Amino acid sequence: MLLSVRVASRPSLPPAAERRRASSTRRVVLRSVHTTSVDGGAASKEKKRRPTDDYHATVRSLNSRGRHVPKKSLGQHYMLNSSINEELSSAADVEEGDVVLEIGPGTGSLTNTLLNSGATVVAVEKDPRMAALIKDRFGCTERLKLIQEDITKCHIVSHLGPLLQNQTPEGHKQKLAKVVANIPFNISTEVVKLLLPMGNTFSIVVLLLQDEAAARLVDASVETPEYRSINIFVNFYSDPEYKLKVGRTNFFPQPKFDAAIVRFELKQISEYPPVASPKSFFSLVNSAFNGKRKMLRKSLHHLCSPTEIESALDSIGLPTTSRPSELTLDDFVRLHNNLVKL
Ligand SMILES: C[S@@+](CC[C@H](N)C(=O)[O-])C[C@H]1O[C@@H](n2cnc3c(N)ncnc32)[C@H](O)[C@@H]1O
Repeated sequence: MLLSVRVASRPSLPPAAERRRASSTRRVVLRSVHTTSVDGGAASKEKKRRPTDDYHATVRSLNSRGRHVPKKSLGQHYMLNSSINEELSSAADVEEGDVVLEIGPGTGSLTNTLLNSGATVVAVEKDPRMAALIKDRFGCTERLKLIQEDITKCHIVSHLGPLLQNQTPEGHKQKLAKVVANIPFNISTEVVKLLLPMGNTFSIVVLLLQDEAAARLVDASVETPEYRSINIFVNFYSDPEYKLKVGRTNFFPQPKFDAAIVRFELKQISEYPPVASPKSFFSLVNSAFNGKRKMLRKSLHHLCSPTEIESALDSIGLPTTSRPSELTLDDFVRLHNNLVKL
């Protein structure tokens, strides 16, 4: 079932009277979160749970240090509804002692929820103004590591590695981190491609994505117009699940599209489909989908001769006239493995 949580729309930073009206028209489903204690020595110092952010807190944050006009180029649509932050956190089963990567903390409303859940948060923020805001807000919090960087250029593992080692009792298998983030829509494909192959670092990735893109990533299946190479990629590296639709009125400023929470449970390397090299596998898949309507014997002719492709298709029980949109992940794996034997 899809749930939509709605709040009144806000085209721009509103005057106080309008803000009051907005908050009274909001329909908010609040869940209780139990968190208090934190890691090791820091625990006793940080027992207090911070109040969750609401519409007012977000607008107040943006107005602090002068007015922060949200930047379109950075996809800055801030969350106004703390219940959505709770949904994001619980979709990743965040619990005390977890190490969580948050991409784009912005005003810190989701950061706050994650810290309240007892997690240690590594927050990567590209905008120096928002990084400064986070520093002001959580300055003395030991469980927050703020990195002012572009996530697409960030060496994530070097920041998370030492924290994961600290969280893992000696003699135990190293605990994996999680990702929970409300990311800019314009970098979502890049972020998905960056994170999903990181099954040796992350166990669960929960992202707030544009709703249509979320549905395409999770639901697109063979022989539908939405079926693309990214679906093969997503299913190769993870088990994706569409969790919850989030109406656009939950953000400030309001984006043009609704959003959705998607959970990706990452596969461990040993669980990947058996291909000799993921690089050569995805090179084949991408070439196949570049000529989406073409038969594979044509679109893959730069890799093998049409006769070799026809015979590989035939030997795995597929018609020699197959097109990429007719092949499942498993079919592509068998086709690839058959062709690399040649
Ligand atoms: C959609 S807003 C979400 C803000 C906040 N997490 C919230 O839920 O209100 C996206 C955030 O990502 C930051 N951002 C944009 N591009 C980024 C990048 N390449 N790397 C890291 N942060 C980025 C923006 O500055 C902004 O703070």
